[in-house]
Amino acid sequence: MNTHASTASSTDDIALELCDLSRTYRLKRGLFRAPGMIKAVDGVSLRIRRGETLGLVGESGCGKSTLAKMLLGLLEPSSGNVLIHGKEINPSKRLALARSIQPIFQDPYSSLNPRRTVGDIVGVPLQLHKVGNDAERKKKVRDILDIVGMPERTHTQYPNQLSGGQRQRVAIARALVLRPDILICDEPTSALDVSVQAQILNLLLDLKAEFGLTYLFISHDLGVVEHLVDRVAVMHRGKIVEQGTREQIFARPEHPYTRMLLASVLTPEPGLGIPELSTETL
Ligand SMILES: Nc1ncnc2c1ncn2[C@@H]1O[C@H](COP(=O)(O)OP(=O)(O)OP(=O)(O)O)[C@@H](O)[C@H]1O
Repeated sequence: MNTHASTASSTDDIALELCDLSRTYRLKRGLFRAPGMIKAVDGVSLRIRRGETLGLVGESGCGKSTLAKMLLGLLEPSSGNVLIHGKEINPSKRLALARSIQPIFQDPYSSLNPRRTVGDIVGVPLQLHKVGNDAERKKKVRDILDIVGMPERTHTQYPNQLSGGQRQRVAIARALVLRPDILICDEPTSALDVSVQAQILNLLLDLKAEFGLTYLFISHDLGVVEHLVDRVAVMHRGKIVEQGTREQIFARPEHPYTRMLLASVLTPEPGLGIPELSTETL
């Protein structure tokens, strides 16, 4: 792996640490496939400092979602471990884990219960964790929905009455209502219209500043990553092939795969043939 010099950190202030994390899947026999094993995540070690945003980039199928699921305790690693604030996570204690780390996924629609109102959806984690009484929970729900920009009239609406951007705001409110300090954002804007993507990214930036959040921001879209992250880790075939600060990765990529990924977001200026970074998605 190429690790740019300044990225190494031995500070105690590490929010999330992945130590030699691997996950293998067993492949069943298919029409055109022999049975076998696939190493979706292969010996990944990463550290994210408190308050930092680390972008994890790589093409579809490189293992990003598998990695995210292990961090959230949704999938057991085949080997290696995950530490949150220095403590190893225990996937069998998912409820406790949810207090410190929460996901925001690509498609909020599939994760929002269609039969519940916005207010109920956001209140569920508070009920599960037995936080406060009814009135206190209602206030927390109202407050967080207000913070993410959902007007009061929407609190009694159902997911199918909302726009894509509003649904993602509800998913963000639900992720934040327990006040975790780490968010795993797995392609949180890739299902949204271009015009809405920027609004959600700005909201994530505002929330980070307001709550001092730590983000792992997973994306195949380097244009999005460049505007949001402090550091970048590049994943290829289950491994981290390069990591460094945003400037190092975007201005001085060292690994051929990183260069190839960057080249794929370069668009030629019409007539000049001079490449410039695409800002299409922002
Ligand atoms: N449950 C599973 N059983 C078998 N193979 C799997 C399973 N889940 C993922 N894989 C395989 O593991 C590899 C990594 O998949 P993963 O979904 O983690 O990648 P990804 O980078 O998140 O891709 P995408 O952005 O398309 O979701 C892929 O080859 C995928 O086909």
